[in-house]
Amino acid sequence: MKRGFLNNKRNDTRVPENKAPIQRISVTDNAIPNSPALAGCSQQNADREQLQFRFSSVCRLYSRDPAIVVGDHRLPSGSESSFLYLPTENPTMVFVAPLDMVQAVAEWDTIKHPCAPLQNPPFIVRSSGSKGLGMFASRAITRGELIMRERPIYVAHPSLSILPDQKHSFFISALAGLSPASRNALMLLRNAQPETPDVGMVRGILLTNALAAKITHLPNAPLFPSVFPTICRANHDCTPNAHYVFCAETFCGQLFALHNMAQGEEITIGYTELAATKATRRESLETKYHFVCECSTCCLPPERAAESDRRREVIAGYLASMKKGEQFPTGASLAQVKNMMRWADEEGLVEVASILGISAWRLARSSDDLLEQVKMMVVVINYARVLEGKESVTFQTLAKRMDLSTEELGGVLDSSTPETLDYAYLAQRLAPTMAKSSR
Ligand SMILES: C[S@@+](CC[C@H](N)C(=O)[O-])C[C@H]1O[C@@H](n2cnc3c(N)ncnc32)[C@H](O)[C@@H]1O
Repeated sequence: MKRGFLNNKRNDTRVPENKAPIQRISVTDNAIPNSPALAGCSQQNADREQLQFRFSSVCRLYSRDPAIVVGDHRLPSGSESSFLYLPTENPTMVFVAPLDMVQAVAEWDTIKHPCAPLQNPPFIVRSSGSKGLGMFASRAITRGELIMRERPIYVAHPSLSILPDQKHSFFISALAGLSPASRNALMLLRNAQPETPDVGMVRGILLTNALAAKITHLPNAPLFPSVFPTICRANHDCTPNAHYVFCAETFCGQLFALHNMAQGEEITIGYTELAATKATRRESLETKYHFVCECSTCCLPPERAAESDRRREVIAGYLASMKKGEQFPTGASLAQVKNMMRWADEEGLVEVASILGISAWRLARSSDDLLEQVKMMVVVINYARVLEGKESVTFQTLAKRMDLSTEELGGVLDSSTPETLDYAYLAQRLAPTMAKSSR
C-alpha cells in the first residue's frame, strides 16, 4: 500500500475559483452525480465483473451541467485530477485532467453534443485470429474515404494516464460517472499488458488501446491518450491501409483509407514509427503492445526485407534531423527528398510521404522554383485530403493557400494522375499568392 495513504490528514477540499460560466453547485463531500453509473456493470469475464464502479467517497461534485467531479485528493493523482462527463444526460465520455483544463473543455460548447454517427460505415468487427478482434472492410473502400468517426470514451491528460493502477482506485473513480454502456465498451476492449502491481486490468486496457488526441483548443496542451470503442479494434500493420487522426473541432477520432481496399480486407493502422527497420518496429511493438508483428512487410523475403529496411532507415534519419526544429536538414536537396518520397510511396507509407512532401515543398520555396513549388503544393494538398479529409483544418488551410476556386481545386484533386496536370498554367495562376506567402 502507498505509504501514508490512510494517514493523509489533508482536509483541504477547496477547489480553485471557478472562472467559467459553468453551473457550479454548492460543494459538499460525497455530493456525486446521481448517475446510473454507480450501479456497477456486467463485464466480459469474472475479473471484470468484480470491479465495482464507485466514486471514491470524498470525490466532490463541482458542477452538474456539465458534470464535473473533483477527484479525491487521496487518489494516486493527488488533488489535481477532475473528471468531466459529457454529455451530462447520458455521459458517454469522461475527460480526465486538472480542473482548469477540464473547465476550458467544458466551456467548449461543440463537444457537449455527440457527433453524428456515420451512416452505414463500410466495415465489420470480427475475429482476426491470434490478433483477437479486428476491423474488416464490408465492401470495397476507396482511398481517402472516411471509414469511421466516433467520440472517445476516455480521454486523459498524459500525466494522469500513467498512474500506477494499484487496486484500480483512480480509474474506478474516473469511470464511475460514465453510462454503463460506455463503461462496458471500455472494459470489453483488449488488455494485452501482463499484469504487474502497477498495471492492473483497467490501466492495461488503456495502455493497449490508447490513441493520441491533439486538442488544439487547449494552448500548448500535450497529446491526450484517448480510447475509442470501435477504432481501437483496428490492428497494426507496418504498411497500414488506414490512418487514424483526431479532429479537435468535432472531438472525434477518425479513420481514413490510405489505399483502395477490397471487401473482406483487414483495416489496419500503424501503432509505431513506420520509418524504421523491422527490428526497431518489432522491438517497439513487443515492448508496448506485447506481440510479434507478422505483417506482410515483416515477412518479406530476405532481399526485399533488406531493401525495405534500408529505405525506411534512410528516411528515418532524414525525419530525425527535421525533428530537431529544422524545416529541412542543411545540405538536403530537393531531388534527394523527392527520391525518399518515391520510396515512401512504394513502401505504401502515405503519412511518411506526406511529411517528406512538406519538406520538399519548403525546399522548393527556398529555391524560388515556382513550378516545383506548385507541384509540391499539389502533392501535399492531395496527401492532406487522403490523411485527414476535406473537412479538416489542415486541408482547408492548404486549400486556401492554393487560392483556387472550388471548381479549379476539384480539378487539381480529382486528377488521378497528378503528372498530367498543367503545372505551368497553375504556376501562372498561383504566382501572386506564392510571392505573398514566401515574403
Ligand atoms: C488496440 S488492440 C487492437 C484490437 C484487438 N485485436 C482486439 O481484439 O480488440 C491492440 C492489441 O491487439 C493485438 N494486435 C494488434 N495488431 C496485431 C498484429 N499485427 N499482430 C498480432 N497482434 C496484434 C495485440 O494484442 C495488441 O496489443
